[in-house]
Amino acid sequence: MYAVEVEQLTKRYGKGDTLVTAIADATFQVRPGELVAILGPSGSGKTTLLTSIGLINEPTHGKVVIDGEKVADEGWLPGLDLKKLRREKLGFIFQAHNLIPFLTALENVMIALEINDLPRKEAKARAIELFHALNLGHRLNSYPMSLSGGEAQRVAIARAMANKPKVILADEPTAALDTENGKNVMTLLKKLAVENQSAILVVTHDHRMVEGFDRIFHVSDGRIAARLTARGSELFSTPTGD
Ligand SMILES: Nc1ncnc2c1ncn2[C@@H]1O[C@H](COP(=O)(O)OP(=O)(O)OP(=O)(O)O)[C@@H](O)[C@H]1O
Repeated sequence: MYAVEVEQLTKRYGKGDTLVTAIADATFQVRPGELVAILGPSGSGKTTLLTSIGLINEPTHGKVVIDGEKVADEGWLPGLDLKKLRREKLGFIFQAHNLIPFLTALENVMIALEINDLPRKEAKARAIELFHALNLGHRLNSYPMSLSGGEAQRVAIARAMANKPKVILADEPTAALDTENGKNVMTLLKKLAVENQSAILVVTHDHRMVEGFDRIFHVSDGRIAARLTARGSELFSTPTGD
């Protein structure tokens, strides 16, 4: 089964003279554990693509299927609990880490688990495990304002990964970091995604950050051209099992 399936996805904003087609007729599938980088100039539609898959921005046309569950077909399917689906199936990482300032780093991650009804003790154990995987074992009890940019972004990754989501959507997660920290954060993000078999779609402006991805989506005026990398060629030579 695919993690994400998109068929003839179109998103328009405005009407008449102000009509903008931000995504035009996109069709693609992303597998569990696949790493996709989304590149393209400013205004080309990258964020719109992420938010349409992320159950935030209602598609104008076309279908979106997340982890086998159809969520949009000419608009959201009626009766869906979008918030619940977002919590259970998706993880988000943004340019600014958006951590809650009055909770410790550990509590910021635990809250994502407790919202999904995981008992506190288990939430703590899972959060601590993630902190160790992200080389943050020494920062459990620190508050966000005392963390470096790279550390805060790794806590944001831990929070996004906490529920082992099928899909991680990241919008410029390394934009506020220097090159070395950016590379470290991206490496850890990819490693965890592969371990958890979460598909990741990462918007980036930085061509240096796309190393080690399976596919690159080049977005231009709302149109997507997908290119397989060497790593992706290996992945795609194996059957999906469906
Ligand atoms: N809420 C909105 N209302 C109207 N137009 C919008 C809205 N959001 C985006 N757009 C337009 O849709 C197009 C695609 O925008 P989008 O933000 O998806 O591009 P982007 O590639 O993410 O850009 P950037 O790299 O600058 O963040 C642009 O022309 C933008 O002006």
